[in-house]
Amino acid sequence: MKPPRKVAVLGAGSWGTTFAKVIADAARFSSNDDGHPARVVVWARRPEVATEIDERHRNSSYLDGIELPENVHATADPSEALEHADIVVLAVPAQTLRAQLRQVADVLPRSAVVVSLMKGLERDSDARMSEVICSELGLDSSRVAVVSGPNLAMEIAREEPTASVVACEDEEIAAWVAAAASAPYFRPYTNSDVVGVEMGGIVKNVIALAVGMCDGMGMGDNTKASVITRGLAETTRLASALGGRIETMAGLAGLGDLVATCSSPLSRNRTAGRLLGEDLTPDEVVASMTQTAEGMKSAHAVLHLARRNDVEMPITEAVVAVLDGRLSTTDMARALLGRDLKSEQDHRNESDDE
Ligand SMILES: NC(=O)c1ccc[n+]([C@@H]2O[C@H](COP(=O)([O-])OP(=O)(O)OC[C@H]3O[C@@H](n4cnc5c(N)ncnc54)[C@H](O)[C@@H]3O)[C@@H](O)[C@H]2O)c1
Ligand SMILES: O=P(O)(O)OC[C@H](O)CO
Repeated sequence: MKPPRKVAVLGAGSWGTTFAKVIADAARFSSNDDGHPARVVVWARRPEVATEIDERHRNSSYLDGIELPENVHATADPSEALEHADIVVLAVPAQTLRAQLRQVADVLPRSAVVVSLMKGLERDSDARMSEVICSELGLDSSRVAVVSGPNLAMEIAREEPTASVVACEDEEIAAWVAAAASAPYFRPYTNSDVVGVEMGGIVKNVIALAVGMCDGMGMGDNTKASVITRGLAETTRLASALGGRIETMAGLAGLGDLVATCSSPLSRNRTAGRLLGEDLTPDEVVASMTQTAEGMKSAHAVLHLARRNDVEMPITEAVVAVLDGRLSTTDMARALLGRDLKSEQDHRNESDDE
């Protein structure tokens, strides 16, 4: 497949803008049919953000100090961004995606491949973002790809070497999107396990909230490594119950993203958890953050999905209890450590014992 001629990115936050930079940098090394690098057009909700990106090649609200390539353009008009796009990248907060798609469905080119950058689960439906995209746009799942991995936007915007995963049921499409996003500092691997890749990115945000709480309460590395490792175990249980592959959880979109998010002060989810651990209420935490911490919104849906599938997720359960005000962060350790003992080799739920 030839490189894309035009890529539209809907969402000019930190990851949407950074991914636009990745695609634009990648395009400078591969020309399309016309012999020109792909045109990358970002749709920004706020006109002043679109103007700043388009005219000054900056997005100072989200990526302070980063210069964007000349072939990144921006508009506040979604039709202009989407017109003739071969690839449409979606990078808006997960809970707003469905409404956003309803507004643009008529102008989104039917032949485009749609790529989700989002790491959230829709509340009420428990739907993954790729499922929301397929149902709202009436697309076959083979036309939808997901990008996920240890991808803190600011590090990538600073061109620090990073790997990622492009997942799509159609392996040719995954390879095409990966080639379009392959920049000197960004190396995407392909994977056909969309469920596993997507679930890894969703649940790590909830586990990062828990690790952040440990930080906020002044706990050390033993505690955090214990939460990360058992967090991976419960992520793996849920992903495999939904049809994801266990090996995916040992890869970039599983372990890789979990480690990056739980250890980085750049992570919004870990930061939100830290503030909860410092005794702020969930409302105070949300009010103090200007960017999206998806775990705060998705945790309930993750737990709901786990219960519907008979999967035990004790860390997620404790995080949801803290978010609901039913459990204090100081009581969280007692609640988790007081559970019945079990074998680490037992990958079933505790209640499965016959
Ligand atoms: N930032 C990262 O490092 C990173 C990395 C990987 C994945 N992600 C995921 O990408 C998604 C987007 O994250 P982000 O970091 O770019 O978020 P962000 O908070 O930086 O930006 C969100 C963007 O969406 C826009 N927006 C907000 N509400 C909206 C609405 N109601 N309708 C339409 N647009 C709206 C905002 O104006 C902003 O442009 C999230 O699911 C996140 O988990 C983020
Ligand atoms: O800042 P966070 O917590 O949303 O994490 C960003 C990315 O998902 C890390 O891969």
